[in-house]
Order: sequence, then C-alpha cells, then structure tokens
Amino acid sequence: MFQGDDGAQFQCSVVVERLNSSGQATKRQVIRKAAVLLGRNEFQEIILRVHDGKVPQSYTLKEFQLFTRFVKDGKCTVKLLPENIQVLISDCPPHLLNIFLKTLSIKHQAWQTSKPVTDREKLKACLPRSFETISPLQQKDVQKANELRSKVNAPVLSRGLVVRTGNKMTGGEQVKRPRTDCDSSPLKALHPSKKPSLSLPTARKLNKEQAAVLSAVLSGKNVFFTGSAGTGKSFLLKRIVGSLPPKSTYATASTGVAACHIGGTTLHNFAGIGSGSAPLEQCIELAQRPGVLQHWTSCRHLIIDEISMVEAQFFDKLEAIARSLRRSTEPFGGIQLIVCGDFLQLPPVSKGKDKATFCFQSRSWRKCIHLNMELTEVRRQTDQSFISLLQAVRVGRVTEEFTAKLMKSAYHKIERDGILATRLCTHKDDVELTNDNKLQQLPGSVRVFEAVDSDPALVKTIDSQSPVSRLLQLKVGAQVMLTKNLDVQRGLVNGARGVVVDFQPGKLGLPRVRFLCGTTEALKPERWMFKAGGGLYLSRQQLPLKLAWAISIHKSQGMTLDCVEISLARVFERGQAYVALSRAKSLEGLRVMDFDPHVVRADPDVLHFYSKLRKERLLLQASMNEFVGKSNKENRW
Ligand SMILES: Nc1ncnc2c1ncn2[C@@H]1O[C@H](COP(=O)(O)OP(=O)(O)OP(=O)(O)O)[C@@H](O)[C@H]1O
Ligand SMILES: [Mg+2]
Repeated sequence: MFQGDDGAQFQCSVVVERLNSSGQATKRQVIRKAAVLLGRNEFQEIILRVHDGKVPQSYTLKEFQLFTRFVKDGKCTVKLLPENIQVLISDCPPHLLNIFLKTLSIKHQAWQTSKPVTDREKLKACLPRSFETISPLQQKDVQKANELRSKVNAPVLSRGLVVRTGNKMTGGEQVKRPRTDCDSSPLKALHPSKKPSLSLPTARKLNKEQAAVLSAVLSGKNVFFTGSAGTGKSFLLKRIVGSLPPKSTYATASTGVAACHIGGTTLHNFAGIGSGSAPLEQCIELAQRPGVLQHWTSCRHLIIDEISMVEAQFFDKLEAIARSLRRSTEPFGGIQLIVCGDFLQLPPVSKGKDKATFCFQSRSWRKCIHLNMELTEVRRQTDQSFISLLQAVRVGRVTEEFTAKLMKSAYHKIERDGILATRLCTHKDDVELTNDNKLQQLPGSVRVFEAVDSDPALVKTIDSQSPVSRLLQLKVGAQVMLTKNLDVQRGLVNGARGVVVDFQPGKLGLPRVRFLCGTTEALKPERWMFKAGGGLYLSRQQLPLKLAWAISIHKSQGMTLDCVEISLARVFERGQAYVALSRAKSLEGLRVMDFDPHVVRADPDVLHFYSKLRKERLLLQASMNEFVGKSNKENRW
C-alpha cells in the first residue's frame, strides 16, 4: 500500500485551483485518487508533488500559506503565493496529514537558514533536474528551525510561510472542529507567542504490540483486538482512526461515552436501525433512509470499540444489512471491520430474563474476523502487584492474598487537597441521588452553566453522545471530573479529578478547579462534535466538567480514574467488579468498601472463547513477527 508513515507521502483527494487576482478559481483540476509527495529538487528546495497516476505536477514551496483548521477531518490547503495556485487536500488520514504539515513547516523553517540560490545561479549551475523524497524529521531540523524562531518573532516567517487556521476549502463546513489532545496543528507549534520552541514529538508512541495491530489494520485485514483493561485499546483505536481515510472511515462504539473517547459516534447511530429488534426486512428499510444509507454505502472501514457490549443478534443484523445495501456477498458487505474490546468487561445489556449473547457467539463473527490479536502490556497501572491482582479479578479467580489486599483498601485515606474519592456505583439512580445531595449540602449559591447546542431540537441525540450535560450545576467545593483531554503533559486529562475552588469575577463567572495533579485551572467552555445522520455534525459547547462525587460503573467503562471508592455489594453483572476496580491507576488510589470475593465473576462462555482462541493459536499476541517489521517504522513517532 502506498502510504508513507514519515509525513513525506500519502494518498488523498486533491483539487488544484489557479486563482485570479480577486481570489476566484479560473482553472480547476480534480484528482480523486492522488499521491502527494514532499521532496527536494536539485537545489534542495522543498517540492510538493501531486501525482494523478499519469503525470506528476511539482510545486516549489518557497512562499506559501497553510490553512490547517480542518486537519482533524483530513483536509488542508497549501496556497502558493507568487503563483496564486492553491492545492486543496482532502480525505487524507489525519494522523499522516499532521505529520506531513509538521514536516513541511519545520523543514521549511530549517531551509530558511540556508543561503538562497538565485535564478541566475541556478542557470549557471546547469544541474540535471532531480526529485528526492524528503527525509524524515530529525533533531537537527528542529534545532535549525528553533534558531530561526528565536530571531524572528512573528507568525510570518522571514522567507515565506504563513499558517492560517481559517480554511478556504470547506465552503460548506459550518462548524469549527474542537481542540483535542491529538490535535497538533503546526500552527500551534509555529506560533512564537504560544510555544517558545519546537520539538520532535516523543511522548505517547505506540508500543510494539499496538504498532503491530495498526500494521495489520493498514494491511486491510478485518481485525479483532482484545486485551485487559488499560492495555491501550482505545488509545490505539484513536491512532487507527487517524491513520485511515476520513471519508470512508466510521469510528463507533457500543456506548456514547466510549464513542466520545475515540471521537466517534455510537454504533446504533451509525446503523440507523433503532434498537435493531425489528425483523431484518424492516431494519433494511430503516437503514435506507436518507442520511443513514450514505453511512452504509460510503463506509469502507468500520471501527467498533467496547464490542463486549454489542449483542450478537444486533451484530448479525448489521452484517446482513451491509451485504444487502452494498449488494455484496462478502462478509459485512466487504467493509473492513476493526473491532476492539475486552469480553471480560461489561456484557451486552440483557433484554428480559434471557442472558444476552456476546458478539463472538453471533453467526457471522467467525466469517467476518480474519485476525484475532491481543495487547498484553498494561498501561493504565504501573504497579506489577496491582496489575496481577486485576488480572486475577478479570478471570474471576481471587486468591486469599488478593482478597486481603482489597479488604484492607477500605482503610485507604485517598482524599488529598480537598479532593474526595469518586464513588463508583452499580446503579444509575444512586449516582444522581449522591451528586444532587452532596451539592445541596454544600454552603453557598449554585451557579448554573447551560450548554450551547448546535441544534436544540436534537438535545436527546446530543445527550446520548455527550460526556457533559446540558445543565451543569456547580458550587465552591463541588467535586468534579474533567471530561476532556486539555493538556496531557500537565495531567489535565479526561477523568482527572478536582474540586471547584472559586468562580472568576465577571459575567461568565467561570470556575477555577484545583486538580489532583496540583494544577489550578480556570476552565472555559469546550466544544464537542458528534456525527449525526446524513453527514451532519452536531455540537455542544459546555464546560468540560461533570460532578464526580459518584459515577456509575457502566459510565466508567473505558475511563482512567485518579481516586475511586467502590461499593461492590450490589454488583449484578459479570465483569462489573473488574471494570470498577480496573479504573483505578493504583491500589493506593482505590478504596473498596465491602469487598466480597463472590461478587467477582467472569463469564464462563468468555473464558471458553478466549481459551479456545489461544488453543487454536488464533489469538495472536500482537507482537507477531509478520506485523512487527512494518510497524517499527511507524513507531518512530
Ligand atoms: N502507547 C501509549 N503511550 C502512552 N500512554 C498510553 C499508551 N497506550 C495507552 N496509554 C494510556 O493508558 C491508559 C489506558 O489506555 P486505554 O484507555 O486506551 O486502555 P483500554 O485498553 O481502552 O482500557 P479499557 O479496556 O478500560 O477501555 C490511558 O491513560 C492511555 O492514555
Ligand atoms: Mg477503552
């Protein structure tokens, strides 16, 4: 597959426009399947090459503008200033586009420190024309760029690059994309007032196993990858989403919270067949409604997180619908499936008395999944003895030693700096009651923050996918949790716990929150985007906070939590105790109130499934050789 992983080349759609003096396009060339390459010519100038499969077109990048606002959607524009030409790039894997833009920006800045070659000198040199793919970013490029940045103190850099977040190419796009942790637009890296110096991205690399899964996915295989809680499945899924072409990739999860973690939508929303309980013919009709049909026809890569909560019958229905609507006899209508989750966590919600069946028990599972892979390196916790304890809980085998440890945890003092432990509840009603009561008991007046929704009529759809509520009530002393990654380096991550210390003066009265990581931060509203039917985007703007005296275990699935208190007395589901306990980052940050080893149960069907996969050698440790070679390169980042 042609697709560089070093930011020098990728496949996408390209439109090249020649503009007149008033900025209107006088000539337009559309290349649906283009290869874009970044290289150097015989004079070491940076060249952007666009290949339509027949004739390559080359543009020298000396003076240009970059429009980068929609990088997360795989779009950007390079405008060549003297030539008045713009190259509009779309449907590019966002992760690659990010690297491409960073490479271009830094290499261009580094190039500016070299002596320019005049046209006269070029003529005299009589060098044969050449094109060489640009080398991957290195520390020396960054150093050179930084040298220049220390001399120049304006966003317009000496010989030619301007970065804009405004986007010329997205006329129809109404909404701004929200900032996320994976949003590393070069603008931010370049803007001297915001970031003093550039650096090579070092943190948050994929580990070997994760990189092997990514390689398998990029090779086009239908992959199921599993692994215990905290092995970085969702982390990897985000990278996978960023490495596939956005137009044909749908990121989904069985729950709204999990979908939000990976910047996607719920599987039910994607499918458009309601609960899926109607007969197949009716479901097919539902899936043909305008807005929904387009999901099914344009999708080439379907990502599903938290697969453990997807019911077998629902999965079979989706498989049949895909074949029918895509008029294909291939499994899932030929859509590449990238499915992930841990079947030893929460099972599908059972309807009535019958035990719900797992997805792997569906008729179509085996024919749909080509490759089963496993992540084994736990990233959420670092303490090996706690990891071993959790592994034992996962398979329902709690030894006396582990029982003693968990019972002792009831005396853990985990409150710090006025930040109390979050209570994980088995039942939803307890959550609301606890949070409401605790807020009421606090002295002082309540501040209410109302969300701004893009479409107030669709508040229910937004509610089902949003990690923040429409109305947020706060008081000084309120226990809160961050619902978005704001600054990973500073510990301001999704799930970080804090307490409201005061409200800023002024009309908005924004809250200041002291977090466990030691930072006190004034929070301002953030925007979340949700894909609704028909390619429509919905958005909610709200403070990235929720009350955190209590949350439900179901809502906590997928989360990493700082300090938790758990009452397991009313556990009613297999896997529920494991999900609750495995949210904690450390045993010290955990308090189990009334531990009873009997509440720890693993589903025998799941244990059998996993052991069968292992026996048949179907569950491959992700670090298998076949996929490691390619992935090491990718892992450079
Ligand atoms: N390669 C990595 N580099 C840095 N941090 C990582 C990496 N992989 C995972 N993490 C971190 O480890 C934690 C757990 O990851 P993640 O939530 O993706 O695990 P998970 O397997 O999806 O867990 P769960 O089954 O509970 O949903 C997160 O804080 C995540 O940011
Ligand atoms: Mg997860």
